[in-house]
Amino acid sequence: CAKKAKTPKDSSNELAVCRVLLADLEAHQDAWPFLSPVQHKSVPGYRKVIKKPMDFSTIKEKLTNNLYLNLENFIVDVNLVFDNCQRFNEDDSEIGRAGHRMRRFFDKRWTELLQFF
Ligand SMILES: CO[C@H](O)CCc1ccc(O)cc1
Repeated sequence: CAKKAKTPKDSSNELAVCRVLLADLEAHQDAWPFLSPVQHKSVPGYRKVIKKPMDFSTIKEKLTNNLYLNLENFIVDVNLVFDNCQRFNEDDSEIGRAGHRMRRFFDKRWTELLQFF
């Protein structure tokens, strides 16, 4: 019997959602530690401790260069930003608190948007 052709998953609107989510993250008042790559040369130990640095400008670059195939790949990189932050910063620190607030904000936003898929 004929194999059912798999309908190609339309990821184009998923990528549009990624752009909206990223814009929301960048506009957040607590985004400042995450907007650009950590200057690891001026942060002792950073390169040793954090194996996969990630930040919002790098995510934007990857989005622009079509390096995310879907929303899931994008969410993995956003979570990497927050996981790196938790690993390197005390919870009870300016940047540590900003990271927790940003993660809570992101989790709320993408689950709100998920209902449209
Ligand atoms: C997202 O920010 C990074 O976790 C680096 C945090 C940091 C940078 C310089 C310092 O003196 C302390 C922490």
